[in-house]
Amino acid sequence: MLQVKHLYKSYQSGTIKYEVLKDVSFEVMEGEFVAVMGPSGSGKTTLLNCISCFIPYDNGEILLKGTSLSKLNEKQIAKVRNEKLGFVFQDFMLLDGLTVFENVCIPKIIDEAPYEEMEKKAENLLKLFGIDDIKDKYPAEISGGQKQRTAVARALMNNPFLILADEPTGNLDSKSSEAVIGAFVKAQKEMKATTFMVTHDSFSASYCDRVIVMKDGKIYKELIRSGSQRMFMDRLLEVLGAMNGGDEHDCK
Ligand SMILES: Nc1ncnc2c1ncn2[C@@H]1O[C@H](COP(=O)(O)OP(=O)(O)OP(=O)(O)O)[C@@H](O)[C@H]1O
Repeated sequence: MLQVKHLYKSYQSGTIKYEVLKDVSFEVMEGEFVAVMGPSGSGKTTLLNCISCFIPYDNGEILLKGTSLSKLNEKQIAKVRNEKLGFVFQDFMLLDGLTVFENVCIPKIIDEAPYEEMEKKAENLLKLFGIDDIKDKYPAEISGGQKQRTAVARALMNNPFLILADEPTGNLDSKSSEAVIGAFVKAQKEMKATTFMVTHDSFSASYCDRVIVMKDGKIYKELIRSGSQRMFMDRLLEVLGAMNGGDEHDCK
């Protein structure tokens, strides 16, 4: 589904060049739920922004279902962003003047889809995520967790190849986080959605199939879930703790 091959990205500040991604390679399979973790400044958001086509990269290749993103022109990139990618941001990015239902419909409105098709799809998603009872409310009238579940529904509206989530539980309490992660898990199980999520939250990451841990712009480790969610969370905490202490265990 997603292939990242030998990706390099640097930022220039005056005459100084900061290398932020250094030869990053990995794949995300269809239907997988994958998290990226790592210390602040390790390059997680930069990686996500490259995959999102928000920023260019220096070298390497990103392929979405076999299509190289660097070969697309601006019009094609806009089409990929609306039809092939779904986005979930830390601060929800809902439109305040639209209801929950209308926010969920945005990708199909852009697509100029027929109203009946849009309504049916939106109703199904709202039901799936347990927010159909608030569909006529405005963002200011609902909780953070409900806002984020609305954003997940919106991201799925066009059946994207891939959902890209940047700290989706970063602004939420633990109960709301659980509901939002539950929405991603439901999307995976019932819609075979593929999700790539940046997070600092080991609890959220412990629901993923795989966690890529980054350090200093490189992949430090990849952990595949085995055992219970609780056991996986303990393993993640152990790896992150060891990394911060500079003591590299093989925790695979
Ligand atoms: N537009 C930019 N210009 C210059 N440097 C940048 C820019 N964006 C990010 N950086 C730098 O690149 C490095 C990686 O940043 P990035 O945001 O990708 O890390 P991160 O792992 O997502 O961090 P965090 O967990 O704090 O969000 C940091 O040192 C950051 O200061």
